[in-house]
Amino acid sequence: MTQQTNPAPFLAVEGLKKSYLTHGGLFGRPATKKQALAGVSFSLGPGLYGLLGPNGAGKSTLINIITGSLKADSGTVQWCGKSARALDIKFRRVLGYMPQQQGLYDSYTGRRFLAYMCALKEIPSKDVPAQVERVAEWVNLSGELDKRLAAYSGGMKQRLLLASALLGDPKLLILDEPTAGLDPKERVRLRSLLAELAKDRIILIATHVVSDVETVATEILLLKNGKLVDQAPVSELIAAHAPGQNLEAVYLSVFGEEDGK
Ligand SMILES: Nc1ncnc2c1ncn2[C@@H]1O[C@H](COP(=O)(O)OP(=O)(O)OP(=O)(O)O)[C@@H](O)[C@H]1O
Repeated sequence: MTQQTNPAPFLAVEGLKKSYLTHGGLFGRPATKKQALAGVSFSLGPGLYGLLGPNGAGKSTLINIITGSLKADSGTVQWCGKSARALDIKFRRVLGYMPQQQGLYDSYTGRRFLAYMCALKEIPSKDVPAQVERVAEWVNLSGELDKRLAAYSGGMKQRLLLASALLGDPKLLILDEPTAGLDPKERVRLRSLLAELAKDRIILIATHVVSDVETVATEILLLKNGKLVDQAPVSELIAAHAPGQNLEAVYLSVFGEEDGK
């Protein structure tokens, strides 16, 4: 009999397409469609990945489809060889997601907020106190957990949202602009934490801030007008698109003044 082992985390996206109806055909005018994703395919193993693209490139659409909050017109998302949709709650348990913006209840303390998020993630109540302490330690908020969120700075709120995404030890972590509002010291700290966490999980970071991913990314995915134009380690992208320069120069060379909106 073959022995069962835990497979390495593996995310495969195949042929994702998504269009939005932009005008509703009012007064007999035909509805127009905006294609946000035009057939996107890639696969990711353990590591840290930067998803770079200008405004309107399709990053949020792609993330929303992977996290299951938006349905693709066609294409598939697979986790370790199985359809994410079919896995349903099993997939949601391996997924940690930090959205760009999220309302926080100012009257909650950090501890209460994280306990509430544990309940939403159906983490058994006996595990909640230890989970809360662990993720708070990761983001350097252990000493602030009993303060009300009204007293948190923007950077502390951002770190709390990251802590919340880390509850349940997800093997797939998706972060949308995670360093927004962080000061330079916090950015550096977050970068090294994510690099450490990426050793045995997949971390996908959508960002405009090239320096957030330049030194720590396993690979960068470049998204332009709903199409994946390249996926490669930083050094290969530099060699291909901006020899002798840096990732910022790659970004400018590939996207120029592009704004897909
Ligand atoms: N709900 C919607 N209805 C109509 N069009 C939409 C909708 N959401 C996104 N779009 C359009 O789809 C395209 C991709 O948008 P998306 O938000 O995925 O890009 P993005 O790369 O995340 O941009 P940003 O960096 O500004 O967040 C854009 O042209 C956008 O205007």
